Amino acid sequence: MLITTIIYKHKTTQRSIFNHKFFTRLGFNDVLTKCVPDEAELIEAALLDWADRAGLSLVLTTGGTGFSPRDVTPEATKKVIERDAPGLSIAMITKSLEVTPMAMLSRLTSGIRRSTLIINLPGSKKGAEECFNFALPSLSHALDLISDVSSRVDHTHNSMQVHGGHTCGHGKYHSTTKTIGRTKEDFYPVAMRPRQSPYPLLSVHEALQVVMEKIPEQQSTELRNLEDALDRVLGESIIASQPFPPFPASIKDGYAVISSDSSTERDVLAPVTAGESPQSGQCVLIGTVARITTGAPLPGGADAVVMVENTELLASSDDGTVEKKIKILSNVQSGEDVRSVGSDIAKGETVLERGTVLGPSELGLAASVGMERINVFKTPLVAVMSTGNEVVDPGSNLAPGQIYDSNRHVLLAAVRKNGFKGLDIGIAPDTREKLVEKIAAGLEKADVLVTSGGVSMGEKDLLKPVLVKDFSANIHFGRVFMKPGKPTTFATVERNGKLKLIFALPGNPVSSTVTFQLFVLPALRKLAGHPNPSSVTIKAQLKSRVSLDPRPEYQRVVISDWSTVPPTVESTGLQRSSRLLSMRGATGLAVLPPMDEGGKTGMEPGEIIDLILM
Ligand SMILES: Nc1nc2c(c(=O)[nH]1)N[C@H]1C(S)=C(S)[C@@H](COP(=O)(O)OP(=O)(O)OC[C@H]3O[C@@H](n4cnc5c(N)ncnc54)[C@H](O)[C@@H]3O)O[C@H]1N2
Ligand code: MOO
Ligand SMILES: [Mg+2]
Repeated sequence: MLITTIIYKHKTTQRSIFNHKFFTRLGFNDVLTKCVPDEAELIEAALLDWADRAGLSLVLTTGGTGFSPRDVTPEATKKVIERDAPGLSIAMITKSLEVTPMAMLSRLTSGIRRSTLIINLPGSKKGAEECFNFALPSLSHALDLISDVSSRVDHTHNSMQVHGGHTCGHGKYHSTTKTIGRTKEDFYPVAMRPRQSPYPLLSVHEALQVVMEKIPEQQSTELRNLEDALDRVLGESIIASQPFPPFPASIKDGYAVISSDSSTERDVLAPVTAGESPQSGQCVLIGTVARITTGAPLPGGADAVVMVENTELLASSDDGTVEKKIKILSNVQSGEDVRSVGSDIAKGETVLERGTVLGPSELGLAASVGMERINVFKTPLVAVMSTGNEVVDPGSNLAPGQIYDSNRHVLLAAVRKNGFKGLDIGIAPDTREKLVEKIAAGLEKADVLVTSGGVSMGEKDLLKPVLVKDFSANIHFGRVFMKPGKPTTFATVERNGKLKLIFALPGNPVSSTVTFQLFVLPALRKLAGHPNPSSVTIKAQLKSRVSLDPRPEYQRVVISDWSTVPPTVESTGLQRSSRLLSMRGATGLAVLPPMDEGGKTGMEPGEIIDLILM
């Protein structure tokens, strides 16, 4: 892509920012400059030449935009452009007004001629630089639209779809040569980074909603043996194909009897024990009973069972080993101590609904209706990666400036503890090349990629630009109004025909742990088919006063007293996002409102808060 600057009158401007090196660093592959006298015809001719003959993508003019009679650049520009682009001029003038009221005397004009974007900038070095910076965040997308690069346009639109329509803001410039291994200056020079994050601040609720909406309702299932299905979620309802019990069964050890039989003495027939079927043709008749054990099938003729404790032995065999006659001591009701066919589980009854979490009893139920293998939702594979030049594996010697990587261990353990599969993809230093390599490896295998670090405003915080530029990822949000965890980022990317989720969590150890709990876990649960993927929240009361932060805060607490209603929670101490000790032993996250709500600066002992259980 070629860019042109018409340097009008002021050579100093050219020396400041409009030089070849500056634009090639932004990814433009050539730059032309020209000085034109302040004659409207000459300016118009130069614009036409570069737009129509040379087919340049972007023409910037500097100077000639004020009120003096010789300021004719806007007039020349208006003659050339086919379509007005007033938004660019309005943005530049509005933002300039914050710097100087003189900006109201600016007549900057912007517009499109065929596939060329023409933008007027002021003549002063400072003004031109400032205005160019104001236009910069939208420039890449504007050029994509003008040149109809549909894939990039779609991508940017997707990135903008979250609340407020901000662009990804990293000034994504077209580059024909791939530059690898540099810092954020790959994306834009550090001096030109946005001084405010271009990502809108979403509330935790909004951000969670965005995450959950991206996860399809239907997940794939797989067949598992019962012993491999613990804690999985059932993918298909289980219906009893047989009644249970399949035969009328005794509930007691005793005698199968006819309830209406009033004989005082009964002859004892051959026994029926569990696991046997009654001897063929054996039938209980008036004046007889059959010995029976718990769980054994009731012999024909009998309609009730009398437990052995309610009988008296009247006669036994000559050697005294076999019962011959008994007397029944209790009143007997029909059906007493008998489980009728299907009385525990009827044939055709749904014993387990799709979406049931399979605990021990649920697995037992599946077994009781004869299932050997059952359909369960697949468990997502979660790749976990740390980023940062400073982080090294525990066990290595620390060089100056280095620290041990704790995030990867927390996150992998949290993934596995909650029943999901974790894939350790190690540490990526803060270079574009290494990040691309590791992220690609993670996305290749895993359904979900969780990274920590590199998502805030620093020059080495490369995650967002790498995701956008190298993976065409859609960043759905890049900031959340919460403490800790403000730069939490969520993106999706298509890989091998599947939608992969990317959670780029903040590097501070507490921030990544808390945001994993709030955003990643519910997402993983939904992916694994859980019907209620949200975290469990209960009410609790504060033991001590807490100060409120301007952001809603998720304070780590322990339940110090279960006997109060609701239970009482106590802070785990200093809540700084780097202090992992504040997570030690924490039973939950106390959700504290932001400070400015109702002018409150703190909450008092006994006040009620929501507590997210961990
Ligand atoms: N100018 C601004 N600076 C910062 C902002 C801001 O809004 N404007 N936000 C702050 C907040 S809030 C957070 S949280 C952090 C998030 O930073 P990053 O996600 O970019 O993470 P890093 O810069 O890479 O690291 C931050 C911190 O965490 C340590 N870290 C990183 N990885 C690990 C690991 N695997 N194990 C242990 N510790 C780790 C790292 O050494 C840093 O100390 O940004 C603020 N800045
Ligand atoms: O939000 Mo950051 O996570 O405060 O430290
Ligand atoms: Mg950072």
